[in-house]
Amino acid sequence: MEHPDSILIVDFGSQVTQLIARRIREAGVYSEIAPFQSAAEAFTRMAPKGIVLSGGPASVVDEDSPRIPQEILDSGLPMLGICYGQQALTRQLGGQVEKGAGGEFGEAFIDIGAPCALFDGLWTQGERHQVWMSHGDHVAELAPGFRPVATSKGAPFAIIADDARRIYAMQFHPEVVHTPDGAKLIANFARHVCGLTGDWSMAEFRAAKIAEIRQQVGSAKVICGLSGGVDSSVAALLIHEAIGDQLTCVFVDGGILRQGEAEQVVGLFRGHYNIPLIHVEAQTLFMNGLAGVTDPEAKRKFIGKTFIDVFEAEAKKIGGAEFLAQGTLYPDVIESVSFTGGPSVTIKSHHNVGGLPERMNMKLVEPLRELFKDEVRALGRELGLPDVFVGRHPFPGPGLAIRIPGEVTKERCDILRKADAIYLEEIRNAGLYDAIWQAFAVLLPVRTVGVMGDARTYDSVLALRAVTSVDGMTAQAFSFPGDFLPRVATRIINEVKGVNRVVYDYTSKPPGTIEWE
Ligand SMILES: Nc1ncnc2c1ncn2[C@@H]1O[C@H](COP(=O)(O)OP(=O)(O)OP(=O)(O)O)[C@@H](O)[C@H]1O
Ligand SMILES: O=c1[nH]c(=O)c2[nH+]cn([C@@H]3O[C@H](COP(=O)(O)O)[C@@H](O)[C@H]3O)c2[nH]1
Ligand SMILES: NC(=O)CC[C@H](N)C(=O)O
Ligand SMILES: [Mg+2]
Repeated sequence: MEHPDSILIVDFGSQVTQLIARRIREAGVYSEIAPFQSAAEAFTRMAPKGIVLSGGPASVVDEDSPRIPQEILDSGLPMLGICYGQQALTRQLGGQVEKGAGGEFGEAFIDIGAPCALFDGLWTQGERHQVWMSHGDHVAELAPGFRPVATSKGAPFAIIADDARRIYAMQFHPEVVHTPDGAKLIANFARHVCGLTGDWSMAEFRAAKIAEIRQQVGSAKVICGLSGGVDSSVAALLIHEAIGDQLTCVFVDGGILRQGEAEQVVGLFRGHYNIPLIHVEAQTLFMNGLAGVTDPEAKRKFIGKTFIDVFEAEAKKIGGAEFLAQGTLYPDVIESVSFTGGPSVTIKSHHNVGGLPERMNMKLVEPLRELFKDEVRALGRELGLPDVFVGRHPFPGPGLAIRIPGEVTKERCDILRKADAIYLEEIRNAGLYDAIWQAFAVLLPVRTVGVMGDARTYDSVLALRAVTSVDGMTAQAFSFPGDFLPRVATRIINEVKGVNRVVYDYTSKPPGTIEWE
């Protein structure tokens, strides 16, 4: 998206790069991440007012390690180097980086030895502050023009500055919450060093996106995959505002939805909006295709492809559509894409990104591609989307299929639907729905022995999951009040035939992911 005041983040493959984008946006400044290989292109397209260089797993001392593109280095723009970013700046500008020896991992303390533009209203000389470090290498000799600002045990140059060129760099990670003042350091860079006013808002995003959609689509027709989830509902409203009746929404029921979901979504949407909505019953198509498929990526790829097949068939029926709109978000993009030859790995193919077939007849319209979940909710409120949509827990496109490890059958979907409905009903009754980010049940391909009414049972295990999160990128298991889980377990085992044992999943993300597949 074009924005006159933006900051470009050059990604060297750090696990926490997306947090840099969040911190900058929280400071009211628009930012985007580009992998170092394509950063030069992004730089030309965005015309940013400042650059942040991320951390990364490589060592700048190694010959073939990632480099800052020359045009960015020569741009004269303010720059903030973080960890690997600091080391790359130092090396490319003529200083020395030393490999290994003296690494720091986790909590560390820095001593402030000199004033710095990043400290406005924050830190002063002589103070000691807590930061979070994760490095093996360190800057050993400053590049010409730089002065030392702060030191730590393992990093003699924990913060360095070249005031004339407006380049600042640090060995620690200001973007993580374990650096308590980190968000303020980043905000100071964005506002005071880059001179940006911090006026980026959802109202502005909405107006800019509407203009962009109009320009992209022209007078062509658009089909929007609508799931009733927050993302596609917001995408549909935004596109409708931009192009009106050129938009048709398509809701697909592949038999992998939750109990009552189709009726609920279609009813709610038709009740609130005057946007044409096609309800496609594609249960047989999906169930036949999923028969015998057990590999999680294979399930995701099949579902991604089949969604597109359905969208294309529906487009034909309305006389053709040139564009397909989806509610794809930034985390979908980040987690599905691995940089070619780069250090980041594909975790799972989100059905709407990595799960897309290679050849598509329709072009994509994805107005939310740069946003995080909580930002989409804010945009939804801005667009007047009712709370029943804005507050809904996320539900993945591949649905119950990725909550049934092993083969997906209609029978197993039915069992899971019943158990999941009881779990969610109890959560709502206990007033916990809004305190939880996402809750669901998983039907395991494991059978265990039980005893019911003096008879032996040999049935499936069901796992319950509930997490808290801000944006789905990291998550923690939700702690239910003492008697809640035993009550739900009893109800499920009594009421759902096929389940005789219930367990609770305490795994956080990372190291787990939210879904099981
Ligand atoms: N049942 C469905 N019918 C049509 N399109 C769907 C369906 N499920 C998913 N999609 C498409 O895939 C996109 C990504 O799904 P995703 O679950 O990430 O978003 P969402 O359902 O809109 O929101 P949420 O994350 O809150 O569930 C959706 O925005 C939508 O375009
Ligand atoms: O639309 C989607 N298509 C997918 O293929 C998909 N996979 C995971 N998710 C949702 O993304 C969030 C993070 O999930 P994970 O920790 O399991 O990756 C959670 O909210 C998941 O439910 C998906 N959403
Ligand atoms: N977190 C980082 O960016 C680490 C940079 C480099 N790999 C080091 O170990 O020092
Ligand atoms: Mg969804």
